[in-house]
Amino acid sequence: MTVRGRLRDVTLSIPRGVTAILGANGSGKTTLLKLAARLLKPDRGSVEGPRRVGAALQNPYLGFLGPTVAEDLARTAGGRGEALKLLREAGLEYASERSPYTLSMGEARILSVLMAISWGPEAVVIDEPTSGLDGSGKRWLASLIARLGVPVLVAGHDIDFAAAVAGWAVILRDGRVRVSGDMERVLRMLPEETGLGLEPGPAVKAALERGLDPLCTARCVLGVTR
Ligand SMILES: Nc1ncnc2c1ncn2[C@@H]1O[C@H](COP(=O)(O)OP(=O)(O)OP(=O)(O)O)[C@@H](O)[C@H]1O
Repeated sequence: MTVRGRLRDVTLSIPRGVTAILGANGSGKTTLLKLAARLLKPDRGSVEGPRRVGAALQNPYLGFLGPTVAEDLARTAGGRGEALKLLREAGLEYASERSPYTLSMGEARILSVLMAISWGPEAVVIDEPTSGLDGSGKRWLASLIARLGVPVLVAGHDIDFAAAVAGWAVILRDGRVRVSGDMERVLRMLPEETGLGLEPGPAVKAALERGLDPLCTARCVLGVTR
């Protein structure tokens, strides 16, 4: 499929499980996620697959209506009780009666992910999942993604996070798919593929340099169990 000026002749079949969409700035990751979430139509080609897709987009604040965090989440979670339970599990209950626009970036990211997953979607897309999240936020999100049980697309440049959560990786460059394959194979070729504008994160880099398993290392760092 093609989206003029943004994605060119992309043919992609996304497997079950978690897939990481990786690439440098402007490579087309957000465009691909929006197509998968049916928020954008291709100029040419088609998107097949789940229609009920939960989306946590790059700017979390754009998905909020307010007036409070709990009310926003209650809209997608099907009620205030369920919303408060989700906020408690995510460690965000203290902010439940505040305006969502007062949340820090990390808190807003957590709320937007909760809103994306809480209405029973058939698939979920998360753009820049770790942007604004500290170490404990990343661990919470990695373990949540591992338990979701529906196909998930995560897009960004955080290779360590992608390695911990995803079994399959797609690398975009200038709106085209340059690499797609199982995560371990993609990670092992990253150090040589300097033209892709991506560098392994510290955990994956250290593992590759020491001859260790990069997936296991990234999962250990984020406490993801499989
Ligand atoms: N609405 C739009 N109209 C025209 N061009 C757009 C539009 N949205 C994005 N683009 C362009 O399409 C290309 C891909 O954008 P996209 O947001 O998908 O990239 P990305 O890989 O998510 O980048 P980043 O890592 O910076 O978020 C970029 O060159 C961008 O400037």
